[in-house]
Amino acid sequence: MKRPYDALMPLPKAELHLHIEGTLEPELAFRLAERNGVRLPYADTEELRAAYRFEDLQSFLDLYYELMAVLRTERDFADLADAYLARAAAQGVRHAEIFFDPQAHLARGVAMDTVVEGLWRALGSSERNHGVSTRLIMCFLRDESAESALRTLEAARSHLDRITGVGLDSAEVGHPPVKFRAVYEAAAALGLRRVAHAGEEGPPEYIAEALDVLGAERIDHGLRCLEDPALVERLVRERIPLTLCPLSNVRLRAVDALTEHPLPALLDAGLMCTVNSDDPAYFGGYVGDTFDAVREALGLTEDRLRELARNSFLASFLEDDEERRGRYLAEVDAYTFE
Ligand SMILES: Nc1ncnc2[nH]cnc12
Ligand SMILES: [Zn+2]
Repeated sequence: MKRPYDALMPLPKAELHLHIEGTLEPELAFRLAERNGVRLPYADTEELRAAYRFEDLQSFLDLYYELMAVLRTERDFADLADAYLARAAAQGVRHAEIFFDPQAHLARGVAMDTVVEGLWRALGSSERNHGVSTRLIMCFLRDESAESALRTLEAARSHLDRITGVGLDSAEVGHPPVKFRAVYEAAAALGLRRVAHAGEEGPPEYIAEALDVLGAERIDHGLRCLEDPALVERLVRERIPLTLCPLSNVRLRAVDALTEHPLPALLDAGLMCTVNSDDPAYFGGYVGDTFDAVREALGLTEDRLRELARNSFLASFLEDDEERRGRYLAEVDAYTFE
């Protein structure tokens, strides 16, 4: 008999909520710092890891943006994404829809071209090298202005063959979705898919607004929908997927403990839940680790775990490759935890 952890890892999964900059492990951060002559204000990886004690989303974001200073060249972005894809593949990920934060790089003088082409070096060969199909989702930083988001979309115009959709992330409270109406309208007109973080720290109203004003097709996090039963009913009725990130919620104190995570309640309510890692280098686990952690903390059955894996493919943007989606789903249905 395999250990439950080992029995779970090959379960085919899609990862739909993953910030590539959040996969920057301390070891790689120091390697890139040295390669690029960037000084980090930490003596070593141990001291850096010791800084990973977060009070809330903002305290995490401060460190997340600080460490990005080491990412400078195409090769850096390629190395970052390739390291993630290798780790994800080892945890059963077969398809990954990957967020990136161009404004955080443009602000440091790193060109859109460097970021997208660097990431693409890894994503474009991911199927061959890792057996993982990929999509790229460009996120706007919601604590930056609406004009900055529009300029960022414009800067991405010549890269839209690489970019499947747009998202909205960073500090949520005080930056409601409506602020980004114009850029989401422009993105939709360009044929881009639309997702948005909402209801992580922000109120349930932001979730409804992301659907109504931005046309979001998935809600990233969406945890706080539980505070509004009518909203839950709507999300169920419209089959809006939630990309939940339980380890992130614990580390950023959106929930007190993993054993208290509302995932079972959300599933019982009939919501289309998926489980994801968000920023795995910072929150203590990649997506397979996350599946295992919720299995153990919440006592999820094998049927529930298969349901989460199925949902991840159903909620993915694989409409342009239904044959592939069908194959992944058949593999999930046939999966035995032995
Ligand atoms: N969990 C999260 N919420 C909002 N913005 C983020 N950027 C990276 N991780 C994030
Ligand atoms: Zn996120």
